[in-house]
Amino acid sequence: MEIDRAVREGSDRRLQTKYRNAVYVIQRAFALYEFEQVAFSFNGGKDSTVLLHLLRAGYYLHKGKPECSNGSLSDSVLNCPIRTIYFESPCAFPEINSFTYETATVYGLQLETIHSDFKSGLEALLKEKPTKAIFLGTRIGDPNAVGQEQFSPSSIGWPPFMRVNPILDWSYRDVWAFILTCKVQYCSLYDQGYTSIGSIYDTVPNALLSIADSLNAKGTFKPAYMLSDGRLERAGRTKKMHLKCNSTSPNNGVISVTSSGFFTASIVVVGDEILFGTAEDKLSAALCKKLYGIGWQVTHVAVVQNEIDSVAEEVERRKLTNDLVFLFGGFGPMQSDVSLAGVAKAFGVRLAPDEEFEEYLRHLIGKHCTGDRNEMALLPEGITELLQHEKLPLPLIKCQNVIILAATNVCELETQWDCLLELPNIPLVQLAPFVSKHLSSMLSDVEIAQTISKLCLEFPDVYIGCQRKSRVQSLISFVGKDNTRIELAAGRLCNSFPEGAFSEVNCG
Ligand SMILES: Cc1cc2nc3c(=O)[nH]c(=O)nc-3n(C[C@H](O)[C@H](O)[C@H](O)COP(=O)(O)O)c2cc1C
Ligand SMILES: Nc1ncnc2c1ncn2[C@@H]1O[C@H](COP(=O)(O)OP(=O)(O)OP(=O)(O)O)[C@@H](O)[C@H]1O
Ligand SMILES: [Mg+2]
Repeated sequence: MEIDRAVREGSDRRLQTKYRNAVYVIQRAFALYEFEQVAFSFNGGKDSTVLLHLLRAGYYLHKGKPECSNGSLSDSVLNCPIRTIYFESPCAFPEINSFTYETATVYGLQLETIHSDFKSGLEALLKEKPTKAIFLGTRIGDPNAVGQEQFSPSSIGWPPFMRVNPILDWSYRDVWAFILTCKVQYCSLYDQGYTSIGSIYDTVPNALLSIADSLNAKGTFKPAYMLSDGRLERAGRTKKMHLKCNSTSPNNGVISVTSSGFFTASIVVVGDEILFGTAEDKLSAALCKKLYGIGWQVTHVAVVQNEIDSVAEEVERRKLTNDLVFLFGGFGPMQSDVSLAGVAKAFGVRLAPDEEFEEYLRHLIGKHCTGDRNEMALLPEGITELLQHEKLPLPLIKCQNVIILAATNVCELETQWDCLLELPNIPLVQLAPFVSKHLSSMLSDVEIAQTISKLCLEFPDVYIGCQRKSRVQSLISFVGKDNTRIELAAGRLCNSFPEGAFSEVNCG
């Protein structure tokens, strides 16, 4: 059987292990369920293409190896006549549609096309024909893979069947290693820079594969297998005209500039030492300045203990109310380094080994990296993206809208910040900058309090705050995005008191 032979005769030991495990899962499924009661969910995508050929190999191994009288393998064995469901949609790329139909014909799949959404389509299917298990090309890292195992019952609210995920633990690299080693056909879109395919409305070629050559016509892309960081496979699946952030952000995953023109961030610092008073938190102050500099508003800075629940509670709260959450500290090999576990808990996922990150670690710390058991390579499953930049020794970790900054001092923070600004897909958009005006006064806070309260009501778009610099000196700050409004508010304050009561100061 050509697939089995290509993998076994190849030199890729890692692929061989992945292949053996996937085929084992397939054979177990064929042993557990009647062949007529299992189905294959095929949509012409790369993952389901891999699964198709694994099913062919698994079926061949499951059935034994009968040969034709002339010694060659019979077609009925090389094909896997499995019931195959395809949810056809008018939003699908025509290339995906035609590849699905052609492939089904070439490999003798029993194709059943469904024209409704997944859930109602499956409900109708199960009513019509008993279906106990469905093979899917879901992989860890897919948004819907969170919490799934190789055999996972369908979710509550879905019709009852077993989801069988033979390639759940395959990485992007494994998928392409298999396709290239076995030299199987795949949908032509992958040669045009598409790395993960959704609908025509939400998928574009992956910008990371763009050939930025002045001689080249615009819009030329390298093939999908050239993408070096598989974590960015979904980078082409952004909503057009929007910056996609995450599925749990308050605005349903899409960051849009709010009416006041603000994006908000909060900062969570993990550090017992700061709470003991033996160390000082300089990083959050520096980050506040950076965010302010690009027009973002920091709504909260919290210092929490090195404790999973403390981190989880804070992150859970902040990720819902902010566009981005930055986390410092508690990241490393020590027992007290619980930040990633806290983030995982906040999102309700577990920590799982991340091959890509492990490779970076191995490169960085060499023989001190203990391989599979290296706990630093455990990252929140299904929600993690590695933010790789040539100036960084290790990629930064992003879990949906939470970015973990591994900086230990302000200098490292500066570098990481510059890298973040250069990376694609980080919604750190430069907004209209803040403008501010500061007035110093010898009037007491009691004397100015009432006027300032009135101004706050009159100028809700301007932040007006009073800081006591000493018993006899107050500093009144006006911060906002519209200089005219700031000048108006400051002028209104000055006019409410005798001339010379306020003088402008520069607060850098
Ligand atoms: C055969 C099949 C079974 C599915 N079963 C479930 C399920 O049990 N629970 C669930 O939440 N989603 C289920 N889904 C939906 C997928 O999780 C996911 O939303 C879908 O594959 C779209 O993925 P995409 O958003 O990456 O394109 C199923 C989809 C298919 C095709
Ligand atoms: N329209 C569909 N019809 C049938 N199965 C589908 C459909 N969409 C998704 N699936 C199933 O869900 C799996 C995961 O979908 P996903 O889009 O992540 O992978 P893919 O389409 O195979 O590859 P890619 O990530 O490159 O798009 C598919 O492999 C397939 O088993
Ligand atoms: Mg797809």
